Amino acid sequence: MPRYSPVGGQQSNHPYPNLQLRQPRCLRVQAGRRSPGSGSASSATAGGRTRPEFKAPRKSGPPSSAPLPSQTPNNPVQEPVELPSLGWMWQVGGGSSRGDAGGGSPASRPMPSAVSTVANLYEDRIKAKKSLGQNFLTDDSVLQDIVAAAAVGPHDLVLEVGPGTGNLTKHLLARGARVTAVEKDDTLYGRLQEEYREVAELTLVHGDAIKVGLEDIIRGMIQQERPDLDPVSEEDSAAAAAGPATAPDAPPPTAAAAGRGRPSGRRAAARKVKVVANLPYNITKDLLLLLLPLGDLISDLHIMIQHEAAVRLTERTPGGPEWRAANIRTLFYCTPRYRFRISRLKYDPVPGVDGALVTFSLLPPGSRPEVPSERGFHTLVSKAFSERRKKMRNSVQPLHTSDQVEAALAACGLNVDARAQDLTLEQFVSLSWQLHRQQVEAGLGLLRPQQPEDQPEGQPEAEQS
Ligand SMILES: C[S@@+](CC[C@H](N)C(=O)[O-])C[C@H]1O[C@@H](n2cnc3c(N)ncnc32)[C@H](O)[C@@H]1O
Repeated sequence: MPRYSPVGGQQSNHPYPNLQLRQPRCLRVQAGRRSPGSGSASSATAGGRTRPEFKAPRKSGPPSSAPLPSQTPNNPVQEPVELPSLGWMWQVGGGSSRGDAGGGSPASRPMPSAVSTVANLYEDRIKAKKSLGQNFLTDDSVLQDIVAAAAVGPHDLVLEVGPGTGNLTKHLLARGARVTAVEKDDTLYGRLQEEYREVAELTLVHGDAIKVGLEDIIRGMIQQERPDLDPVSEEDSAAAAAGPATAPDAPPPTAAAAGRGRPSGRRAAARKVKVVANLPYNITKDLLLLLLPLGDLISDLHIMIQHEAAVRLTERTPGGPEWRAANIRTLFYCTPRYRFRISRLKYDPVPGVDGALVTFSLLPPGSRPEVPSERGFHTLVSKAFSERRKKMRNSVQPLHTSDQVEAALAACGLNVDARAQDLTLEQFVSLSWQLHRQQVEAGLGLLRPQQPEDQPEGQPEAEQS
């Protein structure tokens, strides 16, 4: 199979008019073989690198706030978009690129197209693995739209999960971001490591994103980047996560009180990471469970997920069959937004469903709704939705009795026959406080010293033990 190069008219209207295929220097890494330097399951490979050999992006395109060629559920027609000229030159193995932003030194090479990178993979007899959700994006204009929607800019810290071919990675780098990318696949990791070994702006991590310790990796990214700033202290983080101290039966605090204990705005803002990823669909749920609570470290997530799942997850109104525990959990931690639809034809191999880009703007811990216990709140919500057709007073048993739930719903001004799908996030929060209050009152009743009026009638005091 000839190597695919859009040069020569194989792909019209390509965003990189001067595009040439990078010279072949592909590794033939056998699946399962560890590539050099990847001794452990989570080895970062930044160490020992020379300084960057690639050029800063030339800022000649429209600002990142340029209108998106969005294709939303309500706007299925793709609008034409003016594509920015990246001017980023591929410099693997070349001479110094400093001060030569796209001028074309003999050693520099234009960015390879997404489609040629995927084609080269196949030419090297590397098959996409279904088990790892390997459906590679092959359209550079879509990749550009993604990094524009994520508003990635120079010096941003970006975590990418599943770089695979590196096609999204190179667009992130082209915007001047510092990227840490976690790849599970041995073969693709090996190729990336080889191809980007002189790009200091990219740190590759080999491992399973769910198990590799993403929170520590993100903390490391922030600390490495801003050694001039004090690290967020454990106390700051704990205070922010816990929110203001309240008595167990106290009512939810006011917004002003809820703000106490947050890390200072400047420090928090200066230290956050963006997550941008074309995720394998089978890890979306676990990854969101891991990352959504990290609003003290992450500003926003921009991830590609199945179109149908994206529509469900960005729903804001209760009442329908699509309203689930995941909606309450998502809204608890962030503001989700459906950005645009991505045709399945933009991926290779072509999956059975379209994709969509969703942005999750994370709330810092101090801005989340105040609840008696975060874990208890999510347990209540999961239980309530576990049997959707049941009324809440039945579905949350044995956490709470039906009498308790009825009383709590009534105290919140809600229908005592309500089902989980009828409640908003705010109503779940109120309900959790009412149930908590009941438990505290019941607990106080148990601990109260026995009073004479508690004694059964006609029983002599001496028989009490
Ligand atoms: C849908 S492909 C995306 C590839 C590339 N970023 C793109 O946009 O074309 C998903 C990538 O995630 C990798 N992957 C799958 N499961 C993973 C996991 N648990 N942790 C890290 N990477 C994983 C796959 O090997 C693959 O490279």
